[in-house]
Amino acid sequence: MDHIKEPPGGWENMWVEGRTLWDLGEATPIVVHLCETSSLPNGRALVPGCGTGYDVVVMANPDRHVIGLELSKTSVERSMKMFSSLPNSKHFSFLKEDFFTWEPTEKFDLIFDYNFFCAFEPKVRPLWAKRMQELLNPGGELITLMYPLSGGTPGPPPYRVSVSAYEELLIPLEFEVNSIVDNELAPATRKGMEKIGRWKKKKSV
Ligand SMILES: C[S@@+](CC[C@H](N)C(=O)[O-])C[C@H]1O[C@@H](n2cnc3c(N)ncnc32)[C@H](O)[C@@H]1O
Repeated sequence: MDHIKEPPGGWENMWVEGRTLWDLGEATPIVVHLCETSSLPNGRALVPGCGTGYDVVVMANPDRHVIGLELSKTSVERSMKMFSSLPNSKHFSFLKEDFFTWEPTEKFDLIFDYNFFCAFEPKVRPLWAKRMQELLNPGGELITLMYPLSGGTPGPPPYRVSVSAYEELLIPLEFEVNSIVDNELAPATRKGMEKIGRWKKKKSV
């Protein structure tokens, strides 16, 4: 979307130039743990701003089809090249789409956000929340790995986040909090700066 500010040079250039310092180079440990303990909803899952998409791949199985959404064409092509021959590849796909304008044919049972909310200026956050509400099925779950709760910068990305910022956006939009806890499995450089929030979109209002 034209009025949403991108980081200097734009996201596509960051991928072209390999300026992707946020990339862990592997699936996010807490996501691996949630998969291994069967703690995620099945059905249709979405990872907006998925980057390389390690989390997309680890979450995908015969009971859960995962879509990794990316604005960057370079990132999507790279992910398809990296992962398309994996045994579970028919259970995930990477799409080059803008989260803020994309109109999928079906809604989702699970949306996972890591390093995406913090990628936008605070004034964009109400639009982020509206899209989450629109894209989830009633009873669906939004998982927000909230980062950076401290440190970070006032801008450019990552923009610092707070639990209350999420609550103020999501609670008026039919979401209820299932849990908000420290991420004990945060990567070493992000320890103490992350919480995992699990939000349910109410079945009816
Ligand atoms: C900070 S990175 C995080 C990537 C990934 N979630 C991770 O943690 O490794 C944010 C990503 O969102 C993508 N992005 C930015 N705006 C987007 C939009 N409107 N729709 C889809 N993806 C977007 C960028 O290209 C970038 O790869």
